[in-house]
Amino acid sequence: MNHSIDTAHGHWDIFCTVIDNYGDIGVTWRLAKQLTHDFGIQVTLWVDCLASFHCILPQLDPGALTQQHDGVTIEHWQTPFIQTWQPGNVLIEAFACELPNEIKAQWPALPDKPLWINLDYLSAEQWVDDCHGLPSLLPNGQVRYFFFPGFSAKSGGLICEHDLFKQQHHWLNNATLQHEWLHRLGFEHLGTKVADATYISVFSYPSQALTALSHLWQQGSNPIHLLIPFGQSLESLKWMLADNDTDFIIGHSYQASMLHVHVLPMTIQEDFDKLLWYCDINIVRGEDSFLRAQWAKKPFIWHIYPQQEAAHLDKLTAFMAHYCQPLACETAEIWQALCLAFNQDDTDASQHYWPLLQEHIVEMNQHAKKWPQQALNEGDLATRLVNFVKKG
Ligand SMILES: Cc1cn([C@H]2C[C@H](O)[C@@H](COP(=O)(O)OP(=O)(O)O[C@H]3O[C@@H](C)[C@H](O)[C@@H](O)[C@H]3O)O2)c(=O)[nH]c1=O
Repeated sequence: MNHSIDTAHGHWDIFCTVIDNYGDIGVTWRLAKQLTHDFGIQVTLWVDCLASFHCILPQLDPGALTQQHDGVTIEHWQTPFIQTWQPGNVLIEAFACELPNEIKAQWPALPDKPLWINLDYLSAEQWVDDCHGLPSLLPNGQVRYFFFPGFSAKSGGLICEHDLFKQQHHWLNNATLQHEWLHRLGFEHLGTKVADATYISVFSYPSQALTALSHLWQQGSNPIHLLIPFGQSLESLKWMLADNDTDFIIGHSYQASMLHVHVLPMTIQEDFDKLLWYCDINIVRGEDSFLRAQWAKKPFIWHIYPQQEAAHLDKLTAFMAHYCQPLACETAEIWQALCLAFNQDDTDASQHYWPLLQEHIVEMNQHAKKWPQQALNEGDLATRLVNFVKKG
């Protein structure tokens, strides 16, 4: 169902600069698609780096100035700004990116100014509740609002498409769709899962903890299959390569005793979701894959994006405390200790807590199944954003 709002006077613009990796464009692209699909809004996504975008949207033309995908207009944002910008209802600057000077110069004279929103990073920390929705008055009298994604009723909520769980249920119960997905990845033979094996997706930053865990898995009594989109995680598994191999190759599988590594291509976001749905446990990172792992309803480890002065550990601790509320104390302690060990590259603790977590995996699974409903209780981010605009 489309939750239409009045778009008669224009459209929404989202501006995104890519700091690194895929999270900045990943979040804004996902939001742009949802505003278009679930709310019927015309969205233009301005992005400064089409090369990163191309990795998660292979059909994107990295050389095109303007193009359309999934109903969203995508503009290659260049400096100096060479396109013509038509003011719409709403302008979102993602993650405090600086708007083009040319737009800032036009702004004071605009008769109908768009609602100017800064979409910030996701955090479960308490302070988000006090800052979400606040206006900030700029020296020239312009007003900008801060929109903070978060897990509480007072925050901006979490991005989640309205039909996601319906689609997930449909896919998990449809062998043909699963086969087609594996075919697209070039791994049809994974269609029949090995009994007693554990399937783990890995999309982390380079990590000594991952290296330590891989040694543990190699020596285990049951097979472990790692499904790894080509990228940084593989740097931590180089010990598996034969002397004459210089790098992992997409489409190839590697084995060391009980450990199997399958190197996947990067895919569109919709197919990345399926990887998380398919696996038993997911190791994810950043912001967007972290959230998608929660929507996959499976146990996961979060390799959080490292920040200066270890600020990311406060963010990690705040989320873990929130996520663990319904869990038994012992289960919660083990999961938190494992996540912390992974993020601190504590190799001994990672090897210690992994097997302990497996003893509590049934409870972790039960919790993971219920979690999305609890986390989305007060509405998803796009719904809260649209309501915020309606009130504004
Ligand atoms: C592996 C894979 C990922 N993706 C998508 C899923 C996500 O939208 C995106 C990855 O984004 P993330 O999980 O957020 O991790 P990330 O590490 O890529 O991104 C970031 O993290 C942020 C916190 C930082 O601010 C950013 O600067 C950036 O580093 O890539 C695909 O679409 N296909 C794939 O095959």
